[in-house]
Amino acid sequence: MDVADIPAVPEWLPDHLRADGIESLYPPQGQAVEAGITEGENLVASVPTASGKTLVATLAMLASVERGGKALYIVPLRALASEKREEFEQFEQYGLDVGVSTGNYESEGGWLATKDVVVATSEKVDSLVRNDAPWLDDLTCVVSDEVHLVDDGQRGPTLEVTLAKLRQLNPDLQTVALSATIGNAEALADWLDAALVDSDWRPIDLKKGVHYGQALHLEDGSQSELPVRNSEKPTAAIVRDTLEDEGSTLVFVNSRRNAEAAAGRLGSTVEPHLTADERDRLADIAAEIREVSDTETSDDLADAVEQGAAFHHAGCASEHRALVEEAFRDRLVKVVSATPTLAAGVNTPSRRVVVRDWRRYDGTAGGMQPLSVLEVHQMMGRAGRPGLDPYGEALLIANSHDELDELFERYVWADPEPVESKLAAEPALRTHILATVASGFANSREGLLEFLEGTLYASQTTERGRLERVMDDMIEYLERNEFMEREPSGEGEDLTATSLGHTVSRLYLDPMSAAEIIDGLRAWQRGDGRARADDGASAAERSAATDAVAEGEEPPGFTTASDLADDGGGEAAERPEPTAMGLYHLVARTPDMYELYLRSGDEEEYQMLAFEREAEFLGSMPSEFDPAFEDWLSALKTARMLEDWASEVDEEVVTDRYGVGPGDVRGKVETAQWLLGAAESLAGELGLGLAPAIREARVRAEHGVREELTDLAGVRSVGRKRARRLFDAGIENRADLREADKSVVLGALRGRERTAETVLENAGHRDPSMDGVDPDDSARPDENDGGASDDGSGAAGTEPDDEEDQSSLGDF
Ligand SMILES: Nc1ncnc2c1ncn2[C@@H]1O[C@H](COP(=O)(O)OP(=O)(O)OP(=O)(O)O)[C@@H](O)[C@H]1O
Repeated sequence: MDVADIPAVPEWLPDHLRADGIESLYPPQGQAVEAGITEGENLVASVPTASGKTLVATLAMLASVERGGKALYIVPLRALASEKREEFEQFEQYGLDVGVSTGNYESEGGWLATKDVVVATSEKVDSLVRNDAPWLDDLTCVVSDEVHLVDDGQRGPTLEVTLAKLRQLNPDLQTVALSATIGNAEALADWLDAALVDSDWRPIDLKKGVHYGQALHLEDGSQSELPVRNSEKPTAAIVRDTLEDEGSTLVFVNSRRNAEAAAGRLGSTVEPHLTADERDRLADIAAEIREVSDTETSDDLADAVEQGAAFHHAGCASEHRALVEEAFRDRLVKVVSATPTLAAGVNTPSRRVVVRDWRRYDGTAGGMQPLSVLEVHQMMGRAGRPGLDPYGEALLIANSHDELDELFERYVWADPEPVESKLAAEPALRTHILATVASGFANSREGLLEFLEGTLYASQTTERGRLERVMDDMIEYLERNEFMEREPSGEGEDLTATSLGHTVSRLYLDPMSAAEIIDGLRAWQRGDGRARADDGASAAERSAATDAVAEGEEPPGFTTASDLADDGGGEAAERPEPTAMGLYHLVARTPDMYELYLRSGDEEEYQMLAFEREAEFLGSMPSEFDPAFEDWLSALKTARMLEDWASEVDEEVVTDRYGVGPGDVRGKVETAQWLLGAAESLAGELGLGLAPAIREARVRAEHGVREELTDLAGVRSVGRKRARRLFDAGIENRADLREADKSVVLGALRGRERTAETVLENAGHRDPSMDGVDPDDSARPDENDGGASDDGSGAAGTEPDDEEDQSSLGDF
């Protein structure tokens, strides 16, 4: 279809597309238009990676806006939100107003009301729904990118419920869902009452195959020589072979450590092929990478980049990842070894893709498990750069003839698995039932069932009873914890969220996290911790008592309104404040925080620490024989990492001590900040009087500094290192800074004129992080790529960070 023939789109669009090199639509795009995508029809497009899905969505959104409507584009990762915003900004010249909402600064995002197109993660949209953002009623088109992720056990239910809610809010809403090629695209189309474009068309041929011995075996039955030299690994041989043809290679491996090791090794394969000019440009990029942070990860990455190789994983800082992606697109970096995060949508095509590891460690399944066909096909789909390569090649590597056969059967010739809803799981339902009742989508048990009828789960299941059973268990759990009330009414049961339940829902907490936090705060308020610590009872005795309670009628986390009322008593003033460590531990043990793993030898170390610092913990410590003890110790490890960070321990020492990347530190800090903000709100709502101590711990974690430095570090563009330098130069707080002599500031900031000016200017502004948390601020970091909330794109498009701010991110 010629671009001039697309109906109902703005009249400037055909010329704009032509200027971009798009004269006619790709076949699946043409089918989407024929299915009425520009005329408000629902559509599911199940199309291979890099086959122009974004343009399908763009056509739907532009046509919808042209009719006076407003569109929402839901992405699975924050990093993708920034990428999509950049893509849509090209239309701002025609008056289209684009906003991105991923960050933690808005509540119901009132500023988004005037935007034509809003890009947001599914968690953010869920929280906007919970906060009753009025502009959601004006939506006319919603796009769900990578909708096959409804299959994800962790985050899928949020996307599923959010789409169901948006569609209930506005029954005329056009729904466009973009999916990878999956086994059951028609099930998604049925669920969304949508037409289906199910195609395996690609703009560039993709040849899949397996390397074995000295040859490539491709799916069309052809074989070509690809010799592996003595002492060379097959991956290096493939990279070398691709380079000789001036192509680049993307290598998928199964762990961060493997990604780093592979980049280090492959650098020596690439280096001899670089030109002098490339070496110079790579050296500049390496210098930028070193600037980002003072860590081993940063140095290792810079070393690899100097040789034309790089790694890319969720433990890298967002700035690192962005630099690597750009250098790879510019064809300066010739090989990137990546964990599967990179396959999840970021646009980095390459001539060849090597899926080196097709198994991944999975603790719950007890060892190495094969990747899904869908995942492997997504990675393979990155092969072939439109306009640059004649075709793409995607290869697995076999070490034996049997493995060669197995890989063909398992991946090359296999169809992707069907996508299945994961909604009927306790954590998902506990959270979404409360949110659904609190935000008025249902007010009875029957209403909830009806709402759940609109989900993919209901359209897929043959076992209706299961959802109902889990739902009833969760209603009971929420009632027991005083988040919800139920009352018989006629044949059924009315459900209402309590005031506490409303708060928990708006704060975006898993109700179980809220119960854990409330319980810990109450225990502290009652003096449980110290009483135990003072009474000389052994840890084993205390744990036995805890076990007895746990085995009784009331589960841990049980909180009644009368208990809470008792806690508001006047004795609070005599009680010591909880320590930052105690509070970090409290939030680290909630299900909303991914804990750090205990490595061998850690258990003993943290057990010692637990006993040494026992008086600081909020709530009881499980016995050493309790299976929950190990989790409790993992939370202690996370808490100590946060404590180190908030005590200005050097970043390099922190990453080294806990065996994590700088991105992980940042992810944990953001999650802790969010959970402590929530704890502060809960303490306030329950009259527990602990809010100031929680706020202090939060602000210290946020800025990574001692208490004396929080005021200074809270000044925009100052950050951790600069706060310390200013403090050492005698400027102790914001007031001092406002009065300070510019030459002193300049001296402390090592003569950086622009930085000093920006810092002085910012000293006059209010510091939002010192304010109490607005209960409406429900934003949470999106732990959405394997625990990495480190893409740094928070609030992109809302408050564009200036250059100075960017550089202060280097503190992470
Ligand atoms: N009809 C077309 N003609 C020529 N180029 C096109 C056409 N449609 C899209 N493209 C180009 O193809 C490239 C890949 O498209 P796009 O990124 O939209 O694919 P995608 O399917 O959304 O990828 P992903 O699987 O990563 O989400 C882009 O550079 C885009 O500009």
